[in-house]
Amino acid sequence: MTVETSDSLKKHKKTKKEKKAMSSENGLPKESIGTLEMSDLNLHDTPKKEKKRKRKEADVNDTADEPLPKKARKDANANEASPSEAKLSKEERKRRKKEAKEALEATSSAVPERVQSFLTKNAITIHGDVTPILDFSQIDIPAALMETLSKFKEPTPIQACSWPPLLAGRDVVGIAETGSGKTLAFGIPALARLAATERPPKGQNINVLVVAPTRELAIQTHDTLLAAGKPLGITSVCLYGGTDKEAQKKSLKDKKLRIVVGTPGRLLDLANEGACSFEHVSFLVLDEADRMLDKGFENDIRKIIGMTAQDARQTLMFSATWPDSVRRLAASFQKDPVRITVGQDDLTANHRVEQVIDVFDDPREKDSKLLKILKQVQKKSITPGSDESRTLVFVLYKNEAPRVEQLLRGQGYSVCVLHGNVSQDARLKALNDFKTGKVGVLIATDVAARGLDIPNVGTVINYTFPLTVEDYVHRIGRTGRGGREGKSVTFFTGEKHEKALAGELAKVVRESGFDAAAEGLRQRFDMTIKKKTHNVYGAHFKEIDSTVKGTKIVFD
Ligand SMILES: Nc1ncnc2c1ncn2[C@@H]1O[C@H](COP(=O)(O)OP(=O)(O)OP(=O)(O)O)[C@@H](O)[C@H]1O
Repeated sequence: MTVETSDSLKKHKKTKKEKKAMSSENGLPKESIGTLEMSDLNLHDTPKKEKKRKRKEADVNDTADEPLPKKARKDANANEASPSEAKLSKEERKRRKKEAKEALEATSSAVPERVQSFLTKNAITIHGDVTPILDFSQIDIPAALMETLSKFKEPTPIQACSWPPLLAGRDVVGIAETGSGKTLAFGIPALARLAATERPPKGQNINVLVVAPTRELAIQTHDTLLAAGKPLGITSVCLYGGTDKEAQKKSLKDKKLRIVVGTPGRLLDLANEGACSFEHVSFLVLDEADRMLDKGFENDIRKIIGMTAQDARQTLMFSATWPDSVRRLAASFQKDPVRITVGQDDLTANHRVEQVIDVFDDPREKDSKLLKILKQVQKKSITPGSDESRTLVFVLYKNEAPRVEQLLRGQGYSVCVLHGNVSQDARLKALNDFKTGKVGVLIATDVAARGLDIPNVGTVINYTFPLTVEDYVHRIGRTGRGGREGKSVTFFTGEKHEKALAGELAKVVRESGFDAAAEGLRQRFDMTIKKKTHNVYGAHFKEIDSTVKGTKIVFD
């Protein structure tokens, strides 16, 4: 089935009732058929500019892993796929073609009307030849993997649509809201493919590589894959910075190792030291792909991709946000990818997360407002191991965190902090204490904005607005996960970078159905949306019609 654009989806956008119905089943309202536009390839930064920008990024938004030593970076350029892979790839291509045919035949047994209504209900757009599966029984995976899925009722929309093409060997771009099960969307096919191919008896054989932007996300994804792969005898290793390399090098010697999950800096570092080789990687995942392809990581990602099997590689990109600026670059790493969008191609937030925007005339009032909100939503201490609600407070600057921490501790809250100035051990302890309910409040920079799946986060508070609206979408996506609901409160002062983001934020808030929350922004700020500047084509501007009101979704 090829679904390019669907008028029925457009019609579906309008009604409140329908939006509500969709939101109750992990679906996303509204459609948008994105087009591949000339994007910002970020290829023209001078080395000086690049250095300056990286320094700034490290100071402000510490999501990046540690930079590579100069020599290691130089060496990374030298990697090419070995000639033997070209020979292998022919057979591989043949096998994949056959599998694709079989997968299509298998899925075509689904009732077409049911499939069509599933696509419409969940506002799914697919560019490519895909028939989604509607039930776990429709995919052919080992019983041990079925066991992993047994705790869930049905596949989420992104899983339903991405499993058939991935199992058939296709490249995929998968865009779906935060907390919608993207990890297993790529994890299940990765493990199924490994289970179907025997590991050669000798040498290191890393066949699956997942690259993530932060250490904590890499660890989380590794834990998920390790648990699901264990009954199949498949091992995963996690490589990330800030910790001892020797232990990681040792773990790379495990005979059952077939999966590596890691952050770019440490992956390159260890590959350049010869501790691991990615030449057999034929299943490459860029998780949080837009972040991985933006200026901060682009060069490292190019080098990593250059080290993997070139012809025989399946390349996957998953995220909740997919800005124009990375689309062209992403396409350059993939072969005829299937693009699956659940919901809108435009920037969109999880509709089950309520959005409240507090606009401040005087930023000094933020502290008292934070305490007022916490009083309403957060108990000062919670019972470890319980499912009592927790609160995640995001700051932008690393040096803001200790101040906010002091403020909250002074009021008797059990608090922990997670940011780039904290040692890796302390970062992991903080996250673990928050996850297990030992503490009820986590104060974090954007290092915790993407991907982390923390149970029982009831409220996200943005104490300082992030540098991009994409980061805002990811931050508030730490609540309302796996079909649950959540709440976010965002402080907005209009200071520094914030003013220029007011229009884009108002648009996201409106399109999520919380338009009234954007009123304060509309009253005080210019609603012009400045598109990201293209190196060749300059900036594009788009006015939003502030007279068009959105509809508020009320959840049962
Ligand atoms: N089929 C399913 N049904 C219900 N819940 C699921 C299903 N698959 C995964 N989940 C659960 O949904 C939660 C969110 O999944 P996951 O962390 O993969 O989200 P994500 O889409 O990657 O989010 P983000 O964009 O924030 O990275 C997890 O707790 C996961 O166990």
